[in-house]
Amino acid sequence: MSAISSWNLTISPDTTLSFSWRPSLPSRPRKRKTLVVLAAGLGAKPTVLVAEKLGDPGIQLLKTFANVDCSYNLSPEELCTKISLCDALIVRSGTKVTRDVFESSMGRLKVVGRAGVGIDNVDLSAATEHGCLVVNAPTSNTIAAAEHGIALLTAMARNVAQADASVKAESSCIQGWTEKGCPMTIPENWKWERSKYVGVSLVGKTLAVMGFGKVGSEVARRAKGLGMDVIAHDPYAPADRARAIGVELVTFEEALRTADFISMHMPLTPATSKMFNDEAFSRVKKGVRIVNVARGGVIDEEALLRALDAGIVAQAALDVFTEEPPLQENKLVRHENVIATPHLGASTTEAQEGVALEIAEAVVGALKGELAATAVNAPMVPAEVLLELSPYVALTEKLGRLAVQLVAGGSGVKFVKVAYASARGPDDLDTRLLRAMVTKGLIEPISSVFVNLVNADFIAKQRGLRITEERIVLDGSPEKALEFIQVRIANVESKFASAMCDSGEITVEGRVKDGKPHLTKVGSMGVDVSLEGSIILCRQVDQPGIIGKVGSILGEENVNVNFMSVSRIAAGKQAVMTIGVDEEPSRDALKKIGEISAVEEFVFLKL
Ligand SMILES: NC(=O)c1ccc[n+]([C@@H]2O[C@H](COP(=O)([O-])OP(=O)(O)OC[C@H]3O[C@@H](n4cnc5c(N)ncnc54)[C@H](O)[C@@H]3O)[C@@H](O)[C@H]2O)c1
Ligand SMILES: O=C(O)[C@H](O)COP(=O)(O)O
Repeated sequence: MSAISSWNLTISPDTTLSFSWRPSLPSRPRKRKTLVVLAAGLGAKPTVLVAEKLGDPGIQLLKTFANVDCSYNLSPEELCTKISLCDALIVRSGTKVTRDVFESSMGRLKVVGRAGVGIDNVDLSAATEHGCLVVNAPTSNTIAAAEHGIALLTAMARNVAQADASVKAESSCIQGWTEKGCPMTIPENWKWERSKYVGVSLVGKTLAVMGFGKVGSEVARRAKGLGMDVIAHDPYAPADRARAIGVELVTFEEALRTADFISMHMPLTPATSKMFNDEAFSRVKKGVRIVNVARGGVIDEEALLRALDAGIVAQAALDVFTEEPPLQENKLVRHENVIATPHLGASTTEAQEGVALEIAEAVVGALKGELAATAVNAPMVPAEVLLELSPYVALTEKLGRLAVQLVAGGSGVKFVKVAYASARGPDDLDTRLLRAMVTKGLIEPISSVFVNLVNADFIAKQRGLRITEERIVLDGSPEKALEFIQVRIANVESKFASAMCDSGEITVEGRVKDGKPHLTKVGSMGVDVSLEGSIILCRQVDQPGIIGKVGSILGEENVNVNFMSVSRIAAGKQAVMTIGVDEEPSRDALKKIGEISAVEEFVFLKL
C-alpha cells in the first residue's frame, strides 16, 4: 500500500503549482486554465495500468514518468487483482470501473483516466468516496464523433450500408483470369437492386440535435452545410451559442414534433437514461430517422424496435448500444432498417493520438500532484484563485490539525466553524479549497482516512462533521485575499482549557506572514509561532525562570526550538507559552515539563 507522505505546495515563478511527490521527477512547466489539487506522495516510480488500447504517443509519455502495464481484455476479477498494485488506471468505454475496483485498490489508486469523453463506465461516487480523481480527455475526439454522426446520417438516408451488403451478400463467386492472366474472383448472380434502395434527401429537412455540447454543435454546423434546418434541444446550452451558428434551441416536445431526423449527443445520466421511450416515440413525426453516436442507454432499445416495426421510426443508425458488444441475436442490430457500427465514433487515427496524449498528460500531471484541468469529480479551482490562496492552503490544514488535537478524548467533533477575515466581498473569495484543507486537517490526525479535495465534503458528511463557513468583514484594501482564518470547534471539552474562547469553543487562529503559516491566537490569547515542526502549548504561573526550565529540558533532548512566544493575562498571574519544536520530544521530556511546579497545563500538538 502506498504511504501518503506530504502535501507540500510548491509554486514556481511561471505559476505552475504542484504538490510535491518525492523523489521529484522532471516535469514540464505548464500553465493550466482550470485546476484541481490532488495529493499524492510515493517513494517509488508510480505504476499506471492501461486497460484498453491507447495510442502510442500516450504510452510513450506515460513511460517517461511511470511503470506502464498494458494489460487489455482483463476480466473484472483480474482488474480487481491488478489494481491494488497500481497508482493510476487508464480505460476507454469498454472497461467498467466499478466500486469493487476502488475497494480492491485499498487506497493506492489515485487517478482514473478515461481516454475519451463519456465517464458513464466509471463509478464516480465510489471514486470520490475513495479520494480517487477521475480525469477524462474531453476534446480530442469531438470532431471524430461529429464526423461519424454525419457519416451515419448520410449513409442512413441513402441506404448505403444495406445496398452495399445487398450487392455483396447474395453473390457467389467463381475464379477467373484477367486479360493479362492474373487471377480474379468474378461475382455470379449478384443483386443490383436500384429501386429497393431509393433514399431520402437531407436538404431542407429538419434535424433535431439532442444535446448541444461539443459533438452536438459540430454535427449541427456540418448538417447546416448539407442544407438542413437544424434545431437543438439542450436545457443547459446558452441560446446565443446556438444562435451564433444559426441553430434554434427548442423544447423536447418541439424537437420530437418537428424533426425529420434526430441525432443524439447528450451524456448518459439518470436524467437522459431511456429519454427516448415509448412515450417519446408516440410524439415523434411519423417516419422520423434516428442517429445515435452518444450512448445506447439514452434510447429504450425495445421501444425503438417497436417504433421501427410500426413504421413510426423509418430508420435508425446506431454506433452505441446499452450492452456492448450487443448480443449476436440483438433484433435492433439485425433490423433491416437499422445500420450499426461497433462504437466507432472516436476511432480515427487522429482522434486516438490526440486522446492518448490528452489523457496521458492529465494522468501524469495528477500523479505528480499537479492540477488537473479535466477533473470530473472535483471542483475546478481557477489557476489564479489557487495561486492566490496557496499560502492559506497549508495554514488551514494546520489549523484544523491543531484544533482537533485540542479536543479532550470522548468529546466527539461534530460542529466546526471556519471564519475567514477579509476585506473582500463574499463573491470574491472562493473558499472551497480551504474548506477541504480544514477537513483534511481535522480528520486525518484522528483516522486512517485519506482526505483530499476530491473526497473532503463526502468524508465530512459521512462522519457527521458539520463544517460551516463564515466571513469576518474587514475594512481596508481588498487586495490581500485573507487577513486571518479561525477554526472553531463547538460543543466539546478541551484538553487545554486555555484553548477555549469566551464563546465556549476551541479556537485557533492563524495568519500568513512572509508566505509562511503562523499561529496567532489560541482561545482568547494572542500568540505568535510559525507553524513548522510541532507545537507545545503551556500555561504557567507568570514567574521568572520557566522559559529557561522548559528550554533546558528540550535542550537536553536535542530538541530544537524554532519559535517561541509568551503572552500573559497580567503580570504575575498566568501566561501561555507557545513553543515551536523541530523534533518530537520524548514522553519523558514531556512528563518533565508537566512536572514543573508553575506549569498548570500543557499539551503537545503534532502538525
Ligand atoms: N460514439 C462515440 O465514440 C462517442 C465519441 C465522443 C463522444 N461520445 C458521446 O457523445 C456525447 C456528447 O459528447 P460531448 O463531448 O459533446 O459532451 P458535452 O458534455 O460537450 O455535451 C453534452 C451536452 O448534452 C447536454 N445535455 C445534458 N443533459 C441533457 C438533456 N437531458 N437533454 C439534452 N441535452 C442534455 C449538455 O448540456 C451538453 O451541452 C457523450 O455521451 C459522449 O460520451 C460518443
Ligand atoms: O465517450 C467517448 O469518448 C466515446 O464514446 C469514445 O469511446 P471509446 O474511447 O471507447 O472509443
